[in-house]
Amino acid sequence: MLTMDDIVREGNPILRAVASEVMMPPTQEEKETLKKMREFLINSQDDEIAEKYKLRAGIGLAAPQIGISKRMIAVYIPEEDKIHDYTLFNPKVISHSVENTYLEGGEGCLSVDREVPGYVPRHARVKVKAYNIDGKEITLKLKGLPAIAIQHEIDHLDGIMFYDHINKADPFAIPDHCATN
Ligand SMILES: O=C(O)C[C@@H](Cc1ccccc1)[C@H](O)SCc1ccccc1
Ligand code: NI
Repeated sequence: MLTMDDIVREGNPILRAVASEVMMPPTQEEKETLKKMREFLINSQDDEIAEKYKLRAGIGLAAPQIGISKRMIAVYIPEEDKIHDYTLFNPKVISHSVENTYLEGGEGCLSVDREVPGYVPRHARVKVKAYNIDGKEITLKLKGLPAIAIQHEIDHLDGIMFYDHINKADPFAIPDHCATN
């Protein structure tokens, strides 16, 4: 199983590289890696396992974060009515809302061992094309936390960290095109 020892931390150049497309169909090894990334997220959200193995809770993970510069991500977000459970190859935002959003508490990252305060502007809604674990092309329409998470993970595939998006002059300035609550 993956633990925090497998998570690459900021400063490692792999987090600033553009990851390589995965040839379809994926190899058995690539499928296994994606399954391990999903398992890490599920484990990190289980209080007993997370405590036992000192895992930081995560709802998303990108392959560069475990030292693999390939375009592979996992997102696992349990909600009331459904679990957003995505293991994807070559994810790409193909369209998005004009409206933006952000998390009031800002964002964190398993690869960043420090707090970086400030609002991270994200598209409120995204349409994502990707390949599922069997290499089948799929399209996802996401909003809310799943939309934010998938944008955070796709950024990792392009060497972008969440704090790159924070307004340096005024970290808590409300981003443009955000709906008023
Ligand atoms: O480092 C990662 O990529 C995992 C991030 C993903 C993420 C960060 C901010 C917003 C959305 C996704 C974190 O592990 S997830 C930690 C977390 C848990 C619950 C809600 C928000 C963030
Ligand atoms: Ni991250």
